[in-house]
Amino acid sequence: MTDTVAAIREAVAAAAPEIRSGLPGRRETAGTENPSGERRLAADEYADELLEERLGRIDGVGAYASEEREGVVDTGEGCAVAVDPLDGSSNLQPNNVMGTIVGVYDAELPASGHDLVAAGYVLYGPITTMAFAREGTVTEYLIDDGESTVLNADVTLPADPTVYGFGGRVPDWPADFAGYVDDVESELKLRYGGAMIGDVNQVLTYGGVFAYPALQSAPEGKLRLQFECNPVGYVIECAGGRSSDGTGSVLDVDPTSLHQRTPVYLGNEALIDRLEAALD
Ligand SMILES: O=P(O)(O)OC[C@H]1O[C@](O)(COP(=O)(O)O)[C@@H](O)[C@@H]1O
Ligand SMILES: [Mg+2]
Ligand SMILES: [Mg+2]
Repeated sequence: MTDTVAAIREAVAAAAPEIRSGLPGRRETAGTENPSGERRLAADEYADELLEERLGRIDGVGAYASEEREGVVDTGEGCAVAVDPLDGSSNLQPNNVMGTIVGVYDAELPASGHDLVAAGYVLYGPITTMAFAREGTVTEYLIDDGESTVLNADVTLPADPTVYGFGGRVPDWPADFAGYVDDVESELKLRYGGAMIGDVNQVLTYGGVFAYPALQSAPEGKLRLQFECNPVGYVIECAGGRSSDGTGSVLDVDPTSLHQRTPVYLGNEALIDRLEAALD
């Protein structure tokens, strides 16, 4: 498993510059919808196909699933990888940040967050970086010129948090969540860019809280458990923070279907504790 996890990390890092360089010509819609009913861009399809090919051929990877396809692809014997090939792809038109998320589950999908053996993400910002968590440690890499270089071998959330970013329209926030926002916005600075990975990486860097909350119109929120919430929750927990679905760790959420959504709250422990108390 150790070698398989290393091979998965290396394959995602190796695919990142290709995904990035494939973006300029793929900003138009593909004319299709993903299983969550969202419009796909040509770039979403491109990144999904590239990652299926690269991850599916690794010895020890037995299943590939992604936000962009209905079912699980059988790729042999071994662990299951669940991928959000391009996170925040609506940021491609305005040329803003995006990411790629990967979760490595030692179980059949849909799986519990407790079945994750590793998870990580690539951030396509002004530079390309990767955060990868395994065995309780998060490592940050710079991906440049086809090479991964370790920037920080033990990433932890800063103790003194400074930023927050919350998704969903403000009038759609439930009253208890809106009350929590009133509370934290007097202490923290708003940083919201509309790509989970960009917003979460600010929290990982500066400390704070990210949420895509339960909405009045969508009690399950927007983000997907297998492809987004579990893997990113795992990274944040390995970095010393907390994840929550509003009641407890997002890793505790019962997996019921591949594309299920869940509210998600991520960040410094004290801020998530306060959030859960506010939602009680
Ligand atoms: O546009 P909104 O409602 O703020 O939603 C933004 C959220 O949706 C997402 O873009 C969904 O991810 P995808 O782009 O992978 O579908 C998240 O990255 C982000 O946190
Ligand atoms: Mg996403
Ligand atoms: Mg996506």
